[in-house]
Amino acid sequence: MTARRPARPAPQAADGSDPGGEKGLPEATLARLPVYLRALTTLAEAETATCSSDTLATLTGVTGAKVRKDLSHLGSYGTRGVGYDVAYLRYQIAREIGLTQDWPVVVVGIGNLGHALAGYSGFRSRGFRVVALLDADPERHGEEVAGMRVRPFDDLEGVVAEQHVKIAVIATPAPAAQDVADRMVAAGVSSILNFAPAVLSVPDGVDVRKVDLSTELQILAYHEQRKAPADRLVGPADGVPVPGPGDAGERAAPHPAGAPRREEEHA
Ligand SMILES: NC(=O)c1ccc[n+]([C@@H]2O[C@H](COP(=O)([O-])OP(=O)(O)OC[C@H]3O[C@@H](n4cnc5c(N)ncnc54)[C@H](O)[C@@H]3O)[C@@H](O)[C@H]2O)c1
Repeated sequence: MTARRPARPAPQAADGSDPGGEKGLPEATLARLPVYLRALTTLAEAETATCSSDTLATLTGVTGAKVRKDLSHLGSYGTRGVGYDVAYLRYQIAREIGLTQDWPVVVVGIGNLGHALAGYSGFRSRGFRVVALLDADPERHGEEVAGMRVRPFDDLEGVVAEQHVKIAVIATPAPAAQDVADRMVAAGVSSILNFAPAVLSVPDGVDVRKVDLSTELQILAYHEQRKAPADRLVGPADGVPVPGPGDAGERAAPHPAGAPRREEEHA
């Protein structure tokens, strides 16, 4: 086990902040490169040789100005009247985000999510090769998932050393995530994709990206709420505190007087 040490909070926000600024590209640009790459792959599959920044903007939902600015960070400016060479731009982006090399990846926690991740073909097609599925539960050991046997978590150090693993995925319950991260880091992993709803502490030099689908849904809910006409505004989810006059935030009654009800409850 690694000793717990004072650690900086991990740069794990996917919010466009720039924790990796010293490494070159702005983080927000970096986050959009895979989106451009996907659009360019679609264009290449349709045998489109060149594309304008506006086409790329339409395909990715980004403004044309932002596309041009992002690509200028790669030294790619396109040709006036012609646009960008699709094949070359794909190569440039793939090289920039390290996809021209093969990345061995370990997944830890082979429950519901781990099964889905292990079977996700998009990893391999983007240069990520899952080399081991590890779990602490002996009942899972030996189970075949996506053509691989689930192995004991204690194999972590051996796998990381043998396969030169730098990137690992945590899909364990939240209470286990910090210990799993500590073991990964001690073994030599320096990038962690964390699906567990836990904030990880890691030493300098280790990057953590946190994936949280609930947060993404909450952001969509916020935008939906702003789109909705006033008469369709929904009430709070059950259990969400509703502060009232002289009330610092008690648990909400299911339908406080005057509060709009949720749409589905009219059905
Ligand atoms: N980020 C997201 O959007 C998202 C979506 C779904 C689930 N999750 C999270 O992903 C995690 C996994 O969810 P799930 O539904 O697959 O859970 P699960 O209970 O089905 O699977 C968890 C697995 O982790 C293993 N495990 C527990 N402690 C371990 C340890 N110390 N070392 C190695 N393996 C260990 C368990 O044996 C189990 O197989 C949870 O934290 C959940 O909250 C996140």
